[in-house]
Amino acid sequence: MSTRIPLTRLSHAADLSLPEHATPHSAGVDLRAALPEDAPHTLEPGARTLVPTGLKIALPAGCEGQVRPRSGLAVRTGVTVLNAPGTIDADYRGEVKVALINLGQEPVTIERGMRIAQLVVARYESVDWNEVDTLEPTTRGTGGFGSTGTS
Ligand SMILES: O=c1ccn([C@H]2C[C@H](O)[C@@H](COP(=O)(O)OP(=O)(O)OP(=O)(O)O)O2)c(=O)[nH]1
Ligand SMILES: [Mg+2]
Repeated sequence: MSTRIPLTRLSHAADLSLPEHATPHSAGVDLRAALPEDAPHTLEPGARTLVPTGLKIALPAGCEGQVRPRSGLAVRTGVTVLNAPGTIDADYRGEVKVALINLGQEPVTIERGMRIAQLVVARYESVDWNEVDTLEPTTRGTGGFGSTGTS
């Protein structure tokens, strides 16, 4: 039960393996850095960068791609996705890129082929607005931001 998604690989990703589900029920597929072999990128603490994946995809209408951090990389190094979750629109035909930031205290080197993030494809609802005078009441009402207590 999977969705076939058209993909093209740019020349700088030609020898990189395609993103795959690491286990049968992994939600995401890992995205690899398509940086030049001889030009790894060192992220100093607090620095951010946009990393190419060398991939272009055509998601079906009604789907989006979510670019999410990898927990292992985040916990080990402090490198995470700056705009998490990044949004890949179904009508985007450019290269998928990953905005990374180093929230750790040590420099981290991003090398070609490194798995830097994961892409989750999800369905979304298109919306249009129905402006009304009053909204249907609910038990929660206007309570939020901790209104139900902390334990
Ligand atoms: O992590 C990301 C986020 C976005 N994109 C690409 C695909 C997406 O469809 C497009 C626009 O993203 P978004 O809407 O988040 O950016 P924006 O700043 O609102 O740009 P735009 O005005 O082009 O929508 O950029 C990526 O490759 N990686
Ligand atoms: Mg936008």
